[in-house]
Amino acid sequence: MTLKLGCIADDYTGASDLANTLTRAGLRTVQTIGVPAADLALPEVDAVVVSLKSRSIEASLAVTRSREADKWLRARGARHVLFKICSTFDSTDAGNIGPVMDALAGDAGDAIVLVTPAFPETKRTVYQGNLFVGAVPLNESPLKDHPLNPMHDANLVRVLARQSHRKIGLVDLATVVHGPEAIGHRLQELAGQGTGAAIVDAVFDADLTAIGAAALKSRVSVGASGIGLGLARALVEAGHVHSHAFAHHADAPVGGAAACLAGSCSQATLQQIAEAERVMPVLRLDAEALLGGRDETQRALGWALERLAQGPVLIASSATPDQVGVLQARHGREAAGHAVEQAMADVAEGLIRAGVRRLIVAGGETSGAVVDRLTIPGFLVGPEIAAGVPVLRAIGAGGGMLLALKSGNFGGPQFFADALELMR
Ligand SMILES: Nc1ncnc2c1ncn2[C@@H]1O[C@H](COP(=O)(O)OP(=O)(O)O)[C@@H](O)[C@H]1O
Ligand SMILES: O=C(O)[C@@H](O)C(=O)COP(=O)(O)O
Repeated sequence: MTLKLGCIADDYTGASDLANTLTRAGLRTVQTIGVPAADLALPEVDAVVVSLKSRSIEASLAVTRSREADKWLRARGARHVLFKICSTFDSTDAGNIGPVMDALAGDAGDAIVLVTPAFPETKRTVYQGNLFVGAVPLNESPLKDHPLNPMHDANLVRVLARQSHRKIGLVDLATVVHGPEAIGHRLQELAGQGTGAAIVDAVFDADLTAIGAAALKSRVSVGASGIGLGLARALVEAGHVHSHAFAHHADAPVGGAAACLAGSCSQATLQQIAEAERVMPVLRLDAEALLGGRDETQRALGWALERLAQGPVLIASSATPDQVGVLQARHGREAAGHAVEQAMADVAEGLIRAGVRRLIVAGGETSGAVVDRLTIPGFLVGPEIAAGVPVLRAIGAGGGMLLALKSGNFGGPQFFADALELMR
């Protein structure tokens, strides 16, 4: 297998979002969980997205794991590696975007790195280095209340400068609209002035097409699904990849019971849970009780087992920012988040034992904890449920299962019903 594109994603929902985008742009793509074991049979593909759970871990660990993934991808022929981050630039001042970018660019020998989280399909745009979520700057969006990495600054040149050893610059929209050569010239100019990474403005998909073509000239780039789209288009355009019509890997029905788990506390997920209450039984977990022992997870499993034969159920730990704040004040931000994630993984494990074969998980960190517990090594991409969220068919251990890993902010109000409709 000779890869045309290597990708390292800092969480599992982000990875499936990117795998979805690349697949739809014509690249045969597989999503792996971590660096694949030598005995995992991978299909012939153009791109591999290695999913890490490295967004909210200690920076040095995120660097080590990303470099291992980079080495694996390069050894399989990938000339360009995209470090996939969140379209809302989820991170803290301690990292992990800057430290991982610095390490990968250092290893690749790139003087300057192109960085853009723009993903216009989901209304993430960048102008003058400022990230907008819909009509509002990042710091006024619901991301200001994220449980693990609240975002309080929309100016990404500033945000990245706090995380990176490199000097950070800007390639503005007025340059981007002039195309790949103009972007390339500006990057060279910035590199000549000692700038080691540049936030690149993008508002429309056409901007990302130009950015992708410019990025392909270097060995590393950093961004969300939008730059993935640009890179895929550039690879097809340059004739490095024959555009492959999307194969519906997830078409064969798997049957079995279906369940949904929500650990995301985003505004979108809270609304989706409220809507789900109209069409399926919903159990809202007591997060304080979850931290107190296994009784609450046992209660959840007992509740689910009584209902699964009649149809899908939803179990949610999700809470409003005020409620999350209370739990975090008592237990600490990371400890609370980690304990809730592990409790959701316990519930997922119990559900699979009870015969669930179709599982929908809302939340990036939550999905990471669940998929790790189920020891699924990778996924093929199926039909798209909502922008950035495909149906996934597990490969290796867990084969024969369908999953959907929903990024907290993605999907329409009826997301859970929409997903179940496509996951037969
Ligand atoms: N009731 C709760 N109180 C505090 N933290 C919670 C609660 N429910 C979930 N969490 C934590 O909030 C975090 C949500 O992050 P994540 O799953 O990545 O969702 P998103 O995709 O919205 O970012 C996880 O660490 C999760 O365990
Ligand atoms: O780029 C995006 O917005 C997503 O792919 C993503 O990474 C979202 O992360 P979570 O909201 O933490 O799932």
